[in-house]
Amino acid sequence: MYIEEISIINFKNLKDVQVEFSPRLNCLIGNNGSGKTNLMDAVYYLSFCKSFFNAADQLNINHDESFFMLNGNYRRDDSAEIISCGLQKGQKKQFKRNSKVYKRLMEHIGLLPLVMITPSDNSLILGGSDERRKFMDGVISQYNQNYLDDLLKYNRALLQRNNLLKQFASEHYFDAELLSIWDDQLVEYGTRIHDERKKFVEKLIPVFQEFYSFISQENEKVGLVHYSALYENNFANLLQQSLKKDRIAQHTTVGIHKDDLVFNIDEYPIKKLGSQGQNKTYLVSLKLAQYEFIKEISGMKPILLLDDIFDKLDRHRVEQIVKVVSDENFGQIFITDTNREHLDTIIKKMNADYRIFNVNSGIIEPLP
Ligand SMILES: Nc1ncnc2c1ncn2[C@@H]1O[C@H](COP(=O)(O)OP(=O)(O)OP(=O)(O)O)[C@@H](O)[C@H]1O
Repeated sequence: MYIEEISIINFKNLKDVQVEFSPRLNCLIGNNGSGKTNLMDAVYYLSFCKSFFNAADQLNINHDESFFMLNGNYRRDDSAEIISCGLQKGQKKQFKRNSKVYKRLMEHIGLLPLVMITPSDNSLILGGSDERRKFMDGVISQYNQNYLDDLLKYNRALLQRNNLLKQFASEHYFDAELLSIWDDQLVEYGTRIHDERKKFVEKLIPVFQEFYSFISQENEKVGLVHYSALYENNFANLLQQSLKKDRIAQHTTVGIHKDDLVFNIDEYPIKKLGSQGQNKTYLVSLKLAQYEFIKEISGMKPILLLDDIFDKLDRHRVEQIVKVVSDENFGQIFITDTNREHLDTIIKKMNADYRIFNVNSGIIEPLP
């Protein structure tokens, strides 16, 4: 599966762009702030119906304009797919597959599998546990639509339960039966979500460790642990046990909304001790394991977006990563860099069909 061509109007600083891509390797070169990441984000948008960076959709519209449009021509299972998206200021976005508007955007997720590795993945290590839950949820919902549905329902029930706990406290009364309506829902959806996360992490760990050990040439050993109270007891019991605490706190203190992933390097938390290069190696290995996982489940080679991936890594680690992605296991790849030499080395090593594009102030031109 790959994107053959994209046209972009008014998406961030890309005002009028039309580019044909190589099915294998696409290199984007340009100075800082020229629009390389924005192009990748447009490709990301067409897979996920949202930007990797801007939670608020309107921020993706060029500052001087009132709408943006994206159109991507894809090859998938040997047939053509045309995916387009338009967003007008103050209105709901429209997402279309082969001219037919999606009723629910969720239906589109997973059609065009994609993995993006960017410097902002650092928040997975340095940020709060919500970042790591988002990582798990993002991957699982790419191949399991029921999961996303369960997650939405869980969050709705959680909000209702928390509102009720607040109401009980402010009005000085308590109704166990009323609360149990939300408990039952949390248990139903939460247990299913827990099982899916458990399966996902169990499969991810060995693949991730193999990538890390290959890229670092076995310099360090890494670990990854899924933390969830649901490993200790069933969810219904946990809610019962924490009821007193929840009433005092006026919110639900136990559940899959408290899950975390603990990242270790040589048995120490990477958050505290990892060097910048080790952190980067950890993140790249994690995302490559995600790639393998999605590839296996979807039966397609996802598009791989590598944004500024080689920064902070020594020459050996860069070489190892290039070796990994040159493999036939990988399909279409996009790489950004400010340095032409880096890209030339990669192109030489990969020995595959490629295109290079120069990006300058939002204008994208193929280079010979
Ligand atoms: N809504 C918007 N309207 C106009 N310009 C925008 C908008 N959002 C972002 N930009 C501009 O896009 C540019 C950033 O582009 P991008 O992140 O693609 O850079 P880059 O080429 O990847 O740079 P680097 O090498 O530093 O990573 C900035 O100049 C920013 O002002």
